[in-house]
Amino acid sequence: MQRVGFVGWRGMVGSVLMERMRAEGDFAHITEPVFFSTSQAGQPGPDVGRGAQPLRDADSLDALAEMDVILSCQGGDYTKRVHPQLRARGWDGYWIDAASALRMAPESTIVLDPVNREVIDAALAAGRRDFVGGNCTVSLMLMAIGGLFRAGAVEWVSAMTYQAASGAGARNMRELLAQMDALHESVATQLADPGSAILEIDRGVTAAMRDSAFPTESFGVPLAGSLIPWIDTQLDNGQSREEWKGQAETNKILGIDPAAPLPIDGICVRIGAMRCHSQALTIKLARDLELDEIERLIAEANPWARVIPNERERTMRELSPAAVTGTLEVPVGRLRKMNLGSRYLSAFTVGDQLLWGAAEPLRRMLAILLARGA
Ligand SMILES: NC(=O)C1=CN([C@@H]2O[C@H](COP(=O)(O)OP(=O)(O)OC[C@H]3O[C@@H](n4cnc5c(N)ncnc54)[C@H](OP(=O)(O)O)[C@@H]3O)[C@@H](O)[C@H]2O)C=CC1
Ligand SMILES: N[C@@H](CC(=O)OP(=O)(O)O)C(=O)O
Repeated sequence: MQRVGFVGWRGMVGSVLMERMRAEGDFAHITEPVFFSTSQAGQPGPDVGRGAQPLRDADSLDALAEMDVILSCQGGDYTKRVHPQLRARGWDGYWIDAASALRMAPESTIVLDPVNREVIDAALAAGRRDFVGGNCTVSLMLMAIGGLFRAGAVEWVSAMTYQAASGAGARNMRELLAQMDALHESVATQLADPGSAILEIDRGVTAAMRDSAFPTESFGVPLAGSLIPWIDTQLDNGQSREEWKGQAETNKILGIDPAAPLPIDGICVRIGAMRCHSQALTIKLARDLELDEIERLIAEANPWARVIPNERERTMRELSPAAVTGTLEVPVGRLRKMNLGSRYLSAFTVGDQLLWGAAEPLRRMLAILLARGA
């Protein structure tokens, strides 16, 4: 029992997962961890306390079928290629996945246990075998204001996002820094001279950004010094796919009847942060709650949501990607009733999209399986 196969463990999301599993001592609870690779089979795998074993071939169905649990951070193409074949040959192990490919499949469950442990437990009791991490913005929004949903206090949400480069992948993080470097380089001489004219510097930066030599292979357009108000593919209804996920995945995570969904919509925007997604939320409350009660519901929902008082100094210091990156904390601030009416609440939240947005829900799902003997 408990042979756990890891696929995609050396990628960006997979590396964060490995770090967290090591930090929490999770490998001690796995009888036999087995590491796979699509490109490095036979080479030494990581040593997680039992010596390094050779990597197995992640495209070998025979090798994969020996596992009780497979955890994949390899991406949607891999999932679409391998998962149906494994199931078709009768493999009935647990499949835990970071990719979006299986999320909305009727037989899979989106996992975010601090928010939907009951949904996960019901799925396990019903014999479900596919467990998928949610979209990063959705998971982070629910970690932030899950307490309001749980209390039935939400009529609808508009989420305007400020998403980090990491959501687009490791190459994009590098490109953001290369763009920053190119911008600085273009005006380095003028910057070194405190007497130089700022509008001259601005003209230089704009020219560099629009130059065909500006590094845009991954994003397609400048991000540093700019932003990109479109994430993921284009849908016929005018939404981006990232925006579509907001309502679709939130409702599935919360186990809401798809025939009467809780409306969620907004605009998803890529900005020049490294790995923290931020969101400005407008929440229509289902009933007129006092701010104290709202703050209590948010803070008590889970150990990671933290209310930041709506004060300038604390907001600037504690409610930013710079403050949150690399931590599991999900601060929620700018809480106030809006001019729109007493049932309209504003909120701003920040979270590390590689932790709660990707690796942590998977790590915890694996821990749930291991605790019940997989
Ligand atoms: N980026 C994100 O924010 C999120 C991503 N996801 C999902 O996770 C999937 C994986 O994303 P991400 O981790 O960013 O993907 P990466 O591109 O970082 O890694 C994917 C795979 O690429 C291979 N690879 C090739 N060269 C290298 C290298 N130099 N270093 C490390 N790995 C290398 C590895 O597989 P091998 O060993 O087989 O060669 C690795 O597992 C995504 O496709 C998406 O479905 C989900 C939520 C958020
Ligand atoms: N699309 C997200 C990252 C991501 O991988 O999302 P998903 O797991 O839903 O494909 C972003 O760009 O920030």
